[in-house]
Amino acid sequence: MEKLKIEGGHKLKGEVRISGAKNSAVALIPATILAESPVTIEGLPDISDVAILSSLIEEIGGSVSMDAHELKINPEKMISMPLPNGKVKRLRASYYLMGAMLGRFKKAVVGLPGGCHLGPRPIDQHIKGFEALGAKVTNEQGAIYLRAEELKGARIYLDVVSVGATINIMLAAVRAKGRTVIENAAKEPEIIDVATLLTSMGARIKGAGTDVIRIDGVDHLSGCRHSIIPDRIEAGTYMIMAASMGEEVLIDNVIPKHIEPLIAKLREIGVEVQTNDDQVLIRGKENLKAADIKTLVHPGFPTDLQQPITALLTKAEGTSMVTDTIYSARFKHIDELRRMNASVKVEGRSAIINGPTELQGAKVKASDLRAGAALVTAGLMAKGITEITGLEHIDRGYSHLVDKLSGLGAVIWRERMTEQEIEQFQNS
Ligand SMILES: CC(=O)N[C@H]1[C@@H](OP(=O)(O)OP(=O)(O)OC[C@H]2O[C@@H](n3ccc(=O)[nH]c3=O)[C@H](O)[C@@H]2O)O[C@H](CO)[C@@H](O)[C@@H]1O
Ligand SMILES: C=C(OP(=O)(O)O)C(=O)O
Repeated sequence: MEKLKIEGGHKLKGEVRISGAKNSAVALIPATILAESPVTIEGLPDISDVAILSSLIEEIGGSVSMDAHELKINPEKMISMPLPNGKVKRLRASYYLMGAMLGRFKKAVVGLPGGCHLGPRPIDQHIKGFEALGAKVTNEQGAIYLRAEELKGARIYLDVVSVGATINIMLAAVRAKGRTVIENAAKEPEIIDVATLLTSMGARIKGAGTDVIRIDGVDHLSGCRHSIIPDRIEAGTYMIMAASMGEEVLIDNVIPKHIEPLIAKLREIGVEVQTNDDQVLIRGKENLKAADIKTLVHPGFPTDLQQPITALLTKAEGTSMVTDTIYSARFKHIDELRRMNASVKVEGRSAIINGPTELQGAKVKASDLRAGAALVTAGLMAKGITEITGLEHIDRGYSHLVDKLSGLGAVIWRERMTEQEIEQFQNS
């Protein structure tokens, strides 16, 4: 096991290239199950979620080869192998195996997913969608069993705007008979990316990226080549880090339209942000102003950037309030920020931050992926050394974090944990 160490106070300068989007990658890989010939996906991020999903694809009989950042999956010999336990529990997006296997084989057994613990994360809307398409769905000892004689298109209204449910229903519906209409669908760019791949495979989908998606089922889907979109959350994280310690940082391979709410908020707090077609330039400023932020469904401010921006706001003058309307308990980073001398408290679904405070390096633990990003941001700003454990969370979503930050001038490195540290970590 390793820990991350950061010597704070070093200015960031230079250029960083953003990887392919985690939340697309984790849906694109299961989507290949639906094709009956090889699919190549370009630009996948080098993260553990991609590695785990690729090995799950192998477990069900797919062949996977990775060449540079190109993943080639041959789905011809796949079978609907039950996956009730094991690796499916290590990430959230294993739930996409349900929709994809149901679409292709009309049956699937998949354990309830893992992923970040951010409060309750039910999958009732996914199940409602599968049932509307004609599947019988049961939960047996923590695994979801799905079976259908045949899938039939249906009109499905999502009670909650859900990224996962929208994509999962799309995966099953592309192979249903007739038309499916998903109403109150989520509108994230990753949904458009998955629809683009499915369309290249031969699916008929209209309206992805709006709140009504129409899908006309087809009998066969076939292989294709697809290039993934850049990760707007990774880009946003580097923008926040650059705002916290940057002189001039150019973030390359970004779609600025995908991160407009962050750009607006950074400008509001006093950061200079310039954009062109696929780059964002951030010029950090010493005197930042407090701001209120509310996370909302897309195109509102993304919940996945709530934790990193909370760390940045410790540097802003005045009182900021960050409210998460998507998750009820996405505040595990706050106690750790307090260890680093931040003046933050949680009231209900809001974090109230009083700044500016000078952060101090400390030993802290990443409880989830974006809590990790928040602690790295804080570590870059803090006086002295910050030591972060819980790297398995950070590795789920940040490709080559140490190399990318070192390239910008940060002093950051990974170190092996001692036996005693591992024991303390496991008991904490
Ligand atoms: C792999 C992936 O893409 N993860 C992203 C995805 O997660 P995920 O797809 O799991 O998140 P959802 O959009 O489904 O969840 C949004 C909200 O709806 C609730 N809900 C969801 C489904 C359901 O059946 N019932 C229900 O009540 C959830 O508890 C949550 O409060 O979108 C989240 C919200 O932008 C992001 O934080 C995650 O990074
Ligand atoms: C919550 C996240 O991921 P997941 O849904 O995969 O747990 C995230 O990417 O911030």
